[in-house]
Amino acid sequence: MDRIKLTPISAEAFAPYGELLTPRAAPSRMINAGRCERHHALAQVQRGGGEAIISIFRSEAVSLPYACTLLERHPLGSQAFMPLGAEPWMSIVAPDEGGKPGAPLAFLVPAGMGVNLRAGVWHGVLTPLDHAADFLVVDREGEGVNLEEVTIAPVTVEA
Ligand SMILES: NC(=O)N[C@@H](O)C(=O)O
Ligand code: NI
Repeated sequence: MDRIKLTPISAEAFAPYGELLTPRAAPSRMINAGRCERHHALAQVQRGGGEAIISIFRSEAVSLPYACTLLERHPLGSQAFMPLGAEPWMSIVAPDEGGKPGAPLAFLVPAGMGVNLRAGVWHGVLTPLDHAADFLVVDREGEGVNLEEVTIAPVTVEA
């Protein structure tokens, strides 16, 4: 069974898969009479002719070591996850290799940070760590099949 390490996420390491949803070093602009920083357009919603929708995922947790056996992708739209609580969580992604997922990577996402997965990016399902958690999710609703799932040989994520 393949084993991979949970590694701290960075914008650079995650760039092939999507964007980090976290304030930038400096705001794009100040709004509301200077009382509010706008960190503008951290990511774009890809909706492939459908509608962008906002949901809440109330997810059970997983613990390490975690055996990932399923990867999925949404070919028609992006999917953004923003934690509503204050716990770190895990995002598993994988490169595409000829229409199938390659070797997964497991990223530790710090508390209060979200990610946007670009359309077509292979990923594991939502994985809060050790404690159930709520996430705001922005993704796509509309015509067409927007969920492709692949069962993989177990890849165990270790601390
Ligand atoms: N299927 C679903 O809505 N959730 C997954 O897309 C996921 O990424 O968690
Ligand atoms: Ni998904």
